[in-house]
This record gives sequence, C-alpha cells and structure tokens, in this order.
Amino acid sequence: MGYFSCNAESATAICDSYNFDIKRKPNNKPIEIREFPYDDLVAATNGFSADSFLGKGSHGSVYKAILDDGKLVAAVKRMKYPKQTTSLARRSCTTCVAAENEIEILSRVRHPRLVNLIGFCPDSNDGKLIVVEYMPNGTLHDLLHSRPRPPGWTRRVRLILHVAKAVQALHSSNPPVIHRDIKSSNVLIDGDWTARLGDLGLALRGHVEDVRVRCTPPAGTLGYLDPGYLAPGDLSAKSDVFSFGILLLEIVSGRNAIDVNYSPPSVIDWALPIIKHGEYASICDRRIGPPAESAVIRQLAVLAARCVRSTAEKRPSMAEVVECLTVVNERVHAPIWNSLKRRVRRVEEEEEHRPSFVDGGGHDLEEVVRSTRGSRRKLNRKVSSVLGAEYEGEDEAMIGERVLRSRSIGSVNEIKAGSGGGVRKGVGVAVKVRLSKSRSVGAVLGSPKIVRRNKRGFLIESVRLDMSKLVISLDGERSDRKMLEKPLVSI
Ligand SMILES: Nc1ncnc2c1ncn2[C@@H]1O[C@H](COP(=O)(O)OP(=O)(O)OP(=O)(O)O)[C@@H](O)[C@H]1O
Repeated sequence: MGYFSCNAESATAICDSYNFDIKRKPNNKPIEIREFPYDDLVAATNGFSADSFLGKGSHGSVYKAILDDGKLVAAVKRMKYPKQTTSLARRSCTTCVAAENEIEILSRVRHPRLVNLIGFCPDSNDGKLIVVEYMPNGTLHDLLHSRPRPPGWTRRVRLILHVAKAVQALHSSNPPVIHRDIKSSNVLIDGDWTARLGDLGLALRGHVEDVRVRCTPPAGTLGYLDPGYLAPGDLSAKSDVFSFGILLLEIVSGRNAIDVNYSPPSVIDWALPIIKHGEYASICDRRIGPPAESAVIRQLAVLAARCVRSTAEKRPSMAEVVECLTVVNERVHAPIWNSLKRRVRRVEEEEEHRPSFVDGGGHDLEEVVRSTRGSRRKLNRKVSSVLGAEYEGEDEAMIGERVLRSRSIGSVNEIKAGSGGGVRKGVGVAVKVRLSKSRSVGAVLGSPKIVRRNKRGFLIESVRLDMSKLVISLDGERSDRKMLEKPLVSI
C-alpha cells in the first residue's frame, strides 16, 4: 500500500509442471474450496456497496460479505480485469495472473497464520472474485501507522512472531512457497489479534531450480524488495527473509519502510548504522519508548540486521527467525511474571510474620466470614479487570501498559494484605487457581470456599495461589507451562 509494486508478468502464465498432491489439510482432509455464484456475492456485499468496502489494493477492491444467511462473514477481493480482455491477453495481465495465482496456491496451502481461501467465483466478464477469511482488525500497516494508540511491545513481538510462523509455514511446505511480497499492508489482524499473512498474488510455489521459478521475473514492493533479487535466478526463500527483516525494523521503529520525512528515507539505511553502533534503544518507536528489558530490543535489532544482510546465504532461515522470536516473546513477558512472582513472595513473607489473627474478643464468627467474603470480592474484581486490561487492551501505549501491570500485581497483594485483619493465611489450604480467560478469573477464585477452624474454633479461610499451576489464556490460546519459571505466552 502506498508503494510502487513491481510486476510479476507471468507468475502463473507458464504451464505448471507440478503434479500437485491432492489438496489436503494437515489432518488429511481435503481442503474444501467453494465455488460461489456471482449473484450470491453481489447480494452478500450489497452490490459491492460503499458500506461493504474494506480497502483498495493494486489489483482491485476488497469488500465485506455476509454469506450463508449471516453464518459466514468473509472478505471478497474483486480483482478487476482490464476491459475486453481476451483469454490470450489475460495470460500477461498482472491482475489476472495474481488472481489465478492466489487461488492456485491458497487452495493447496492452509495455515492458521495465513488469510486462507474460502472460495471463488468463476470468471465473470468483470474479473475474478476471490473469497477469503475476513480480518476484522485491519492491517498491520494501519495498526502501526494510522491508529492513535500504537501497540505496546508485547503485542508487537507477538504479531511479528505470528508473521514469522506464517512465512516459515510457506517455506516448509512441499514444494516450498516463496511469498515475494511480505509487507505490513499484507499482514492482516484477525478477531483474536493474531497476525495473518495474506495476498499471495505474487507468490511462487516450487523449488528454486524449477522452470517456473527460474522464468518468473522479479516482483515485490519497493522498500521491502531484496536488492540482490535482480533476475529470476536470484530468487530464494532468503528474499522473503530480507523483506521480513524490513518488516521487523518497521515494527520496532514504527517507521515506514520508505519515509521521506526521515533522512535517509529507507528504514534499512537509517537503522543499520545505529544498530552497528549498539545504540539499539535509538531505533525504538518514540511513541512507546524502549521495552522494559533491554535484551528485548537488542535481540530484535540484531535479528533484523541479520535478516537484511546483503549476502542472502548469511541471512537466517525462517525456522531460526521463529526460534529467536520465541525467545524474545518469552523475554518480553518476563517483567510481568517476575514482578508478579516478587509481589506474591513478598506477601507470603508478610503473612509469615503477621501476628496470629485470633484476638479473643470483639469478633464473632459471622464477622470473620463477612470480612473474608468482602476481601474475596475485591480479589475477584481486581484480578479479572487487570487481566482484561493487560491482555485484551494491551495495545495501549507503553506508559499505560506499565501502569496496568503494576496495578494487576498490586491487586493480588491487596487481597492478601486487605484480608489479613480477619483471615489468617497460609495454613496449608491451597486453592489451585486456574486462570483461563480474564472473564473467568474472578469466578474461579470465588468459587472454591475453603474454610477450616483454627485451634480456638474460629473460621479460617485461605486463598493461596499455586503459581506453578497457573494457566493463563491469552487471545483465546492456552499455555499450561510452569509460567513463572518459563513465562511463555502461547502463540
Ligand atoms: N481478508 C481481509 N479482511 C479484511 N480486510 C481486508 C482483507 N484483505 C484486504 N483487506 C483490506 O483491503 C485492503 C486492500 O487489500 P489488497 O490485498 O487488495 O491490497 P494491499 O495489499 O493493501 O495492496 P497491494 O495490492 O498493492 O499489495 C487492505 O489494505 C485491507 O484494508
């Protein structure tokens, strides 16, 4: 978007020499690609109305479509062919080629990090209609450059890891797929805030030595295009690694790949000298500042610099990139868990030194139970709200993130300290708390009521977090690792 795109004149025009496997999903079920009647798609988009319009690319416009009596929401790409295109002329028409190519590749490759194909409408005179999964949260480009609140580091790292996994999936398919147009406007964000790589119009499926790959002219988007990819024979998966490196710099710096407001305008020319001097924090998006852990930005910057090396062979493979980003992703979450762990430990220590609750006068049993319930209500409310704030609205600015985090931890502290006046803690009763979605945290903590009597017959309630058993679900996905020892957010 916004950049000049090179042409892929014959990305699929040359006869495909592959005898492709039967279309299969990983679970061995064939991928179902639907064929939609033109009229159904016209109805589903209200006649391609302005209300349904989602955006425009170099090959046509994209519309939101409501299909199957409202059960399916999809995006329809209307790839307009030039007027009076004959079948012969279509062979060299870039839009026609891109449309055919996208359908051909996406009907064979399916992955949760890709914008997958649902179906298509056979040729109409108008052009080709491709029906793909609808991505309600727009593009990564818009998220980085057009939203008033830029995403924080946890979200940025998570999104770039999603993209890395998508590219790795393409490269490791058989035969491999080289995307050739990795850029922020081709990364879309789904309803779970997962990044999905889309727009496979320029992609090539095949081994580098294959005729088709060797005969297809270079293509891509300026600013992201591998400078070493000058002739068809130069293409390899490492060209995608280069574009990915540019995207990584864009995510870290919040700068466009090419931005004339900067000198030098190219993000790579601007960032590389800074990275070489080890001034990693200087390339961070100024709107959010550097991440809490300096190792996070160092690792991201060094990885980006490796991806954009001029010698293609020296660039890492996407498998290596995924591995590296997985580590960074763990690290970027570490401050949250370390801080939570520290506070819980402090509270436990305080509890150990707290004088025994029973004072022998003034409090009756009912009063104890009442105060305990009050404390628990506080716990429910704060923990769930904090988790919601941190993980559902995490794309607030960095300052917001920090405030919310400290509040989330404080709330755990507060519960224990707050209830200390009426409740003695740590008497061996442990509630193993499973935190699934933020919504359910309060409910889970509230549900088990564990009450025992102390020596004098008073009720004692214990709410104790068994931290090694925490199961926290982020963006609908689960991780049940020992999160505090190895904090890892499921990706
Ligand atoms: N699956 C989708 N769900 C929701 N919106 C989409 C979807 N695909 C594309 N869009 C919207 O439509 C716009 C145009 O997308 P398209 O893929 O045609 O072009 P582009 O990638 O932005 O540009 P170019 O074609 O030059 O690469 C996107 O910027 C996005 O806002």
